[in-house]
Amino acid sequence: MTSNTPKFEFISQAKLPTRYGDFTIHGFIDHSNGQEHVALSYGNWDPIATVPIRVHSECLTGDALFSTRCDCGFQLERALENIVEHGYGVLLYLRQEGRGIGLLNKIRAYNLQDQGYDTVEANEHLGFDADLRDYAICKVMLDTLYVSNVEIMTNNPQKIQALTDLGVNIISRRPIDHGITEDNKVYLRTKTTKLGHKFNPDSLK
Ligand SMILES: Nc1nc2c(ncn2[C@@H]2O[C@H](COP(=O)(O)OP(=O)(O)OP(=O)(O)O)[C@@H](O)[C@H]2O)c(=O)[nH]1
Ligand SMILES: [Zn+2]
Repeated sequence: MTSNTPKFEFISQAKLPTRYGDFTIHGFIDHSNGQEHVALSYGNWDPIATVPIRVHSECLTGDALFSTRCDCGFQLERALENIVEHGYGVLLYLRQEGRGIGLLNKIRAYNLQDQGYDTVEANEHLGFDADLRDYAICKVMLDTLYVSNVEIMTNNPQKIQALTDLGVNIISRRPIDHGITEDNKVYLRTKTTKLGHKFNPDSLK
């Protein structure tokens, strides 16, 4: 990376038909660490429109391997459905597995959770903060796609704060509390009490 190379760069885009609808996939690179991230866009919008977006952090186990230990796969599906139902929207898929600690450390953290630690304690026991994610590339992705105003699908106020600090204009929040299972209730309760996520407590009883 030379001093003139931008930290984040758009590389290419292509059609991506999916089970939910016909999206376009846009590939980006973070030159500071070589990480590759993607955005999926659906439909067309005016640059001043409020565009529904989901900022989704990679979860191999939930997104691709059908795990019910977390709610990620359910949220991913619901976000794509919501976007198609709305007629346009964007999914930013960030490759920050395990809230930024990586896949193998997430498996270590799951191992500790199998022994009784909660999701935050497990991270701390491994020497990590509870959440190491960085959302900086989101602003570049949204600018590249001519998205200036967003409705964000999330239950996580910290994500909203981080995006706001980056200059993303968040007009509204749409809750995305789908995918509560007997396997993930305790995890979701911990996210509510320790990480500030907004879940209806009745749904987690
Ligand atoms: N370290 C760690 N990461 C986890 C664990 N369970 C899920 N993850 C990761 O957490 C990330 C998703 O974060 P969540 O806290 O579920 O949700 P969020 O993206 O902050 O908030 P929402 O927008 O409301 O979904 C993904 O990268 C998952 O791989 C866990 O027990 N430990
Ligand atoms: Zn997950």
